[in-house]
Amino acid sequence: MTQVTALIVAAGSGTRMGGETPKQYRPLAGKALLAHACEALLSHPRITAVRVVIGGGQEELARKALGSLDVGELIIGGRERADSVRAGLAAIDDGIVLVHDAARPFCPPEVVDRLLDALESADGAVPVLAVADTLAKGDRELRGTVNRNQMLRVQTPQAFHIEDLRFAYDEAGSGAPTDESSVMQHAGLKVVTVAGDEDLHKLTTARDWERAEMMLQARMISRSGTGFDVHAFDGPGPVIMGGITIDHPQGLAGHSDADVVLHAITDALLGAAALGDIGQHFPPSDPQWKGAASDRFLIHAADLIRAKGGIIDHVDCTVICEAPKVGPHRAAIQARVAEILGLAIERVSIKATTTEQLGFTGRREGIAAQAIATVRLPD
Ligand SMILES: Nc1ccn([C@@H]2O[C@H](COP(=O)(O)OP(=O)(O)OP(=O)(O)O)[C@@H](O)[C@H]2O)c(=O)n1
Ligand SMILES: C[C@](O)(CO)[C@H](O)COP(=O)(O)O
Repeated sequence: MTQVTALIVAAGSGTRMGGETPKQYRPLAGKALLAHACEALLSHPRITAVRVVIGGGQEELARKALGSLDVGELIIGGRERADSVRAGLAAIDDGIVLVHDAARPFCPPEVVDRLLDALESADGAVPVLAVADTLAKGDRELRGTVNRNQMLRVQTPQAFHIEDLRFAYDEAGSGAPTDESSVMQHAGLKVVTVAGDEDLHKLTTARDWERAEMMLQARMISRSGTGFDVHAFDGPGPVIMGGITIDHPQGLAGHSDADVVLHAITDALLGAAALGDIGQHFPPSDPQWKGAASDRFLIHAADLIRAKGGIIDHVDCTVICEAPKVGPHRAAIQARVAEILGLAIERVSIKATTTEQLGFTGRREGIAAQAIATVRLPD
């Protein structure tokens, strides 16, 4: 079987995007841009290996961005994109190469299929799109239009037989072509086109980034989770509820700080993302959680959701007890929960009820809380 290597070039500086960290290492909906690009190609059944070219000194950023993705040893690129591609070509095995920009996070699998099929009868194949706007020459003043029917937008991945592309780069000398299809044509090799895809859009400016985020959000699905918790009164107060301290003659018993509100909301969030329950993440048998402030449990659940590229839309919690009265503390609890979750205050609801002196809460033996959380997660 022919080896098909996807070579992802990620050694650029992202100047047009701006920001301190180069764009390829920045999280787009919870996952680094580079990881999006790698995952799209790693999951393709016809691609046998994915390798990544990074800038010198970017190993730590790259490793963090890639996590456990299997991309072999990182390759160090150069000043121009062409230098990075050359470095990559020198490091990979013979066969077919798909040179791809890390700045293009979404690669539909059909594009890869079209490229590999086309390569059976050509030296190279590239995805292209038609130009929809009028094309003109000029700067502050127009100096004539160009026939847009003869123009194409060239995207990546671009597919080649590795030995052809190595030969073409040798022929190209020291110039800095903007893509491989130009290098191949310069060397007299035949490059054919296949249909590209708008999803392959390169994220070059901050506006491109915003659009990509909006596109991902539009593809998310809404999920809800519920949580329920009870702690018994035992010993002297105060009571910790929703991350605040409430004066009360009795306190609640528990391995941690016994905060029923934060525990119920934590479980609701974990439930919405099907991530198990609070006891799995923070076992009561583990001494490190003894007396722990429960905000760390909630922060952990929120971090897990955001690491999946999720968005927390809303949480709603009902406290069930005769006393202490929740009303006077409602606003403070709401503000604290919103602060812990990094949400606007109107996305957090805190309610309370009694059970009309019935049952264990009615007998003032303990406090219960139930919560619901609504999140959006990538489909
Ligand atoms: N010396 C370089 C320059 C660019 N690239 C990569 O080539 C792709 C396309 O380049 P572009 O999106 O324009 O990225 P940057 O060069 O990073 O952006 P800018 O030109 O705005 O600095 C990117 O994945 C980029 O990381 C590279 O590997 N090595
Ligand atoms: C390779 C490329 O993405 C094809 O469209 C493009 O040429 C990269 O150009 P840039 O100048 O590095 O943005």
